[in-house]
Amino acid sequence: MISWLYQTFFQPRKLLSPEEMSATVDKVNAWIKEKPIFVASKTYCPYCQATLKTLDELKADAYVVQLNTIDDGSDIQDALYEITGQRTVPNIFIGGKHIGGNSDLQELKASGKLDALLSDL
Ligand SMILES: N[C@@H](CCC(=O)N[C@@H](CS)C(=O)NCC(=O)O)C(=O)O
Repeated sequence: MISWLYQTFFQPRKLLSPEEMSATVDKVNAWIKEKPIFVASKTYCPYCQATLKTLDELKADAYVVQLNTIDDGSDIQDALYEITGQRTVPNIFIGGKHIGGNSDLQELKASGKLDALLSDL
């Protein structure tokens, strides 16, 4: 139990070498470029759930990476910070353009600009 608690909450993360970090940034940039809609998410995050619900309602097919379910999720989050200056999730890209987080997506929806962005895909 003590060992599980330590490994889950306190085990220090292995930091990436500059080369590994650069490879992760390249991987994330490829998703941004190649996926019409890319969302970095976490399964327990209510803002992420709101974003995915909105995209689903608009029948917008997103490539979703759930960072908390994969081994390199923290590295991808670091790469996203390097690329966008944003560390929080959801981190949303549409048509290669950085949208921001859920509040940014909801503002775009409310202003009618989200439909235009999606129809350009
Ligand atoms: N205003 C942001 C709030 C996003 C936010 O606070 N997300 C939390 C998760 S629910 C987060 O990223 N926390 C830092 C982390 O998980 O590393 C939005 O609308 O997207």
